[in-house]
Amino acid sequence: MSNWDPSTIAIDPSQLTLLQGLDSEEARRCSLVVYSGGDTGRQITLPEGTSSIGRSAAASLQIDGPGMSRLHAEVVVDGTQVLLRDLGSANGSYVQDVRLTGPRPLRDGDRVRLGSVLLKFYEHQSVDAALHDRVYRMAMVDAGTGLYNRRYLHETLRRELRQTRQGGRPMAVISFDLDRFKSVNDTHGHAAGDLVLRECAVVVSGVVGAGGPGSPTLGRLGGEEFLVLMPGATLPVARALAERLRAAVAGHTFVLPAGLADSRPLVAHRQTISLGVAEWTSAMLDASDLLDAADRRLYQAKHEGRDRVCS
Ligand SMILES: Nc1nc2c(ncn2[C@@H]2O[C@H](COP(=O)(O)OP(=O)(O)OP(=O)(O)O)[C@@H](O)[C@H]2O)c(=O)[nH]1
Repeated sequence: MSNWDPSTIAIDPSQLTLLQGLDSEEARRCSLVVYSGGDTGRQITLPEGTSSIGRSAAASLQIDGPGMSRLHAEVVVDGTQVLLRDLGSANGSYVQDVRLTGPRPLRDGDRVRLGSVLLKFYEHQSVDAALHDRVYRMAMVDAGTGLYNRRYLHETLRRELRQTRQGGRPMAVISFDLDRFKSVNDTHGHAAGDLVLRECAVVVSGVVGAGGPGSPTLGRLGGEEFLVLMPGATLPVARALAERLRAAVAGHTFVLPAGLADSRPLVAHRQTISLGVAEWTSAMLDASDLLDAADRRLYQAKHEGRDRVCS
């Protein structure tokens, strides 16, 4: 036990993709930072060319909030020149409190209002924008694993479900939980349990992928419970990913301190997970119905012997 120091094996959360990117090509582009609502601090990078902004899934930059039209405004980035134009929105687009009647060039620090959604425009390489983004990400990240936290998962699920309802597109979730995790803590100690959680997060992240628009979102709900949100996915697609997650964790070898009664300092540990998969149906009323459906399948997987996917 004395040879084992979890801090030397611990995975730095910044190795996961969430906290990376401050020095990336992406961070050097100009951006709009959200200043109001649940998304405060979210940084929206503006790509070169023309992008529409609105709450519709058809908008290239999707921003939701009070008074935002489905296709609200358009931003054109041409080298260092950035123009904003209203697209006939119901509640108007404003720069520095002046309502737009035609295209308007944006300058570093400009206050933009689309309906009631406040944003701030930042030019390339703005340290302020990078700081906002870092604070936003830290508020949305679970410190124990480096994955998205419960709050981020719930906000993203609510936003994605609105798109699912409007666009008739499918949406699935995978809920999973480590099997017999209490005995890991009891046998090897709480620090070893924490290590298993972190390492599981890395294994599962490797299967889910780096993320990006339209790709699955992985996060930790709390304790040893995790969730994958899969906008656009049907039940068979989600079931296939769940099976890959199950196999990846079951095939991974964890190295842990042995129990007190064991003379060996380190032992190999195998961990399994149980997974429940559910797809949004028109009979469901809200996000909690979808989560409850996935949880029911997860409990079924536990009941049927663990280390399995139920859907
Ligand atoms: N080390 C560690 N343990 C945690 C953490 N969060 C929750 N746990 C432990 O996870 C265990 C969950 O135990 P149970 O809900 O009884 O389930 P289980 O032992 O995993 O068994 P099944 O879910 O039925 O397979 C509890 O002992 C919690 O203390 C954490 O962040 N770190």
